[in-house]
Amino acid sequence: MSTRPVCVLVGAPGSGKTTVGEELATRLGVGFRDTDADIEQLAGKPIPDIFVDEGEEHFRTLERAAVAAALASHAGVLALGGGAVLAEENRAALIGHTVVHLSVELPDAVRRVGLGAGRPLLALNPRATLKHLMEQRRPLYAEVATATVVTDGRTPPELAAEIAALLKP
Ligand SMILES: Nc1ncnc2c1ncn2[C@@H]1O[C@H](COP(=O)(O)OP(=O)(O)O)[C@@H](O)[C@H]1O
Ligand SMILES: O=C(O)C1=C[C@@H](OP(=O)(O)O)[C@@H](O)[C@H](O)C1
Ligand SMILES: [Mg+2]
Repeated sequence: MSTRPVCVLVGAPGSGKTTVGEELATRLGVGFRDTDADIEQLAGKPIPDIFVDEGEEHFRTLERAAVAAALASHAGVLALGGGAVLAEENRAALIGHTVVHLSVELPDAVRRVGLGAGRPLLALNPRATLKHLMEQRRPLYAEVATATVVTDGRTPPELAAEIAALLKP
């Protein structure tokens, strides 16, 4: 029997995939998984260290493998990294899944990620980099999403409740 996540969360860094995902999983009484945590466990080091030691391309290779493995084996809530949608392979793998795009505009995203700690792509200039990433990725999040939830000005518990209602058959 095949297993699939009840919900996959995509969105920009700071959209709340990890935070809202944990909240949603608790609310639904299911497990939570985050491909970033899977990658760190497999690599045996934090994401910033992977970027420094092996580079972004290597991180993306690990990410493609982590996304495929989690989609095939995790039955709960799954959060992806913000850049997972860049790979055509990942976008194709998401077809047929329940994919919720947590949308966020620049002011809230910037406030939430602060100086970008733990997010190597944002290490230099968080606001300008986020602006660019969000413009580049907006169509990709829209392409894979089966639903979009606006997160600006809303709390993680409110968002988890809204997504739980969306998931009801
Ligand atoms: N809806 C929200 N309102 C306010 N702060 C939030 C919200 N969602 C997440 N945060 C905070 O923003 C930061 C980034 O959240 P995180 O879940 O790591 O985002 P992502 O996984 O999408 O990058 C965390 O400090 C988190 O507590
Ligand atoms: O946007 C990106 O390319 C990335 C986002 C991060 O995840 P979050 O979106 O959970 O911050 C993490 O996967 C890595 O730092 C790269
Ligand atoms: Mg995250």
